[in-house]
Amino acid sequence: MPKIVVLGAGINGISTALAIQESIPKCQVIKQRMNLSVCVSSYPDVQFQIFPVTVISDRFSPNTTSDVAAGLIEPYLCDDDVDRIIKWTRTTILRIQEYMAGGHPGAEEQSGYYLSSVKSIPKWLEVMKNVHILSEKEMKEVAKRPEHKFGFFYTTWYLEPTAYIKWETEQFLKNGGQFLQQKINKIDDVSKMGYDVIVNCTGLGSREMVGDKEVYPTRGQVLRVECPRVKHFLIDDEYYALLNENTITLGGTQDRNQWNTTINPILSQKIFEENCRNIPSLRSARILSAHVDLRPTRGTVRLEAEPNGKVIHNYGHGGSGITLHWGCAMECVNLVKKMMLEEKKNSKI
Ligand SMILES: Cc1cc2nc3c(=O)[nH]c(=O)nc-3n(C[C@H](O)[C@H](O)[C@H](O)COP(=O)(O)OP(=O)(O)OC[C@H]3O[C@@H](n4cnc5c(N)ncnc54)[C@H](O)[C@@H]3O)c2cc1C
Ligand SMILES: NC(=O)C[C@@H](N)C(=O)O
Repeated sequence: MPKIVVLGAGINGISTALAIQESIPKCQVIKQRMNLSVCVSSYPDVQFQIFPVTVISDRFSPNTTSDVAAGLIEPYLCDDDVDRIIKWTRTTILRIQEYMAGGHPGAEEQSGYYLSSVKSIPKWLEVMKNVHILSEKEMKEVAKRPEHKFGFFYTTWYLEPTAYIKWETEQFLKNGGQFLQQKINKIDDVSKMGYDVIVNCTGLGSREMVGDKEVYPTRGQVLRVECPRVKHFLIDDEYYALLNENTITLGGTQDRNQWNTTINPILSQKIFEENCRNIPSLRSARILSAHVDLRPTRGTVRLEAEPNGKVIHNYGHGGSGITLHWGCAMECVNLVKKMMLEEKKNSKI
């Protein structure tokens, strides 16, 4: 039975670990016991076996970058190939709809406005619902600033990371998954622990752990506020007010190569004021908390298996880790299956 380990317990680590458990055949090729060379799932008396997956991480939810995320399903600060992004986003949306169908907390559709100074229709809009490009007359009604020249209305989703990761963690443990709290200094240290497949989902941590200087931080500061009157999200070129289950996340900072995670109170005030300018009803909001974290930004998401090795990478999702998570997790599963097949072929030689 191959031993699989996933490094990292943010949304990408937990989702990838669960996807491996759920997607690799829930049985084992048991040649030595039943002298068979096919999966024995059709033999009712055989005990189903789920691959033992371990997650190693130094921090767990609610103390990961994923937990700070607003949970908006929309590509952002991710310069990857747009068709790959759309493919992953579509898979994530199907997963969210399944999760919502189960009545689980922290996920729902949300509708609102994207107002911009430039006339451009992002390709990812094709995965959204109820898309309506605003007419000049409609723009005049919704614009709150002279730079709001162009915009559209659409429906997307929110997926609150902390609630979702909690649910995923419960499934993972039910499947026999294990957790280990440990900081990994170098990924080679894990190779010596006897794992057959290592999946790296350490986000910004890969900069040191793998030595990948292409992944860098983009600092983001947000406020969580309570304002039940606000029923639509509003995103413009700089600021955003995004709906969550019972709160609204106000944001919009993106400072590249900034490592400082201390909350800047002046910036919090500016985020609040600028969002009140976009949505005046926010004036009555109750400010609950402020948060800062570092988006693991990279030219492209690194989602690949190291050649002739046992390491698979899944990190560098920028401002889109929630949006892309299940699409990337399922692509990782295919890489794990391929690696295990190659391993089996080699072991026969
Ligand atoms: C303010 C803000 C708002 C955001 N809003 C959204 C949004 O609305 N929608 C969206 O899609 N995305 C959003 N994002 C981006 C999203 O949060 C990230 O893309 C996502 O969290 C990345 O997930 P991850 O699991 O790859 O990394 P992380 O959540 O950073 O998890 C990495 C894990 O690896 C572990 N780790 C790291 N290094 C080591 C090591 N050496 N040894 C052991 N463990 C290690 C960490 O402890 C952690 O558990 C936002 C980000 C910020 C900062
Ligand atoms: N507008 C957004 O999508 C914001 C969010 N993805 C962030 O990284 O801040």
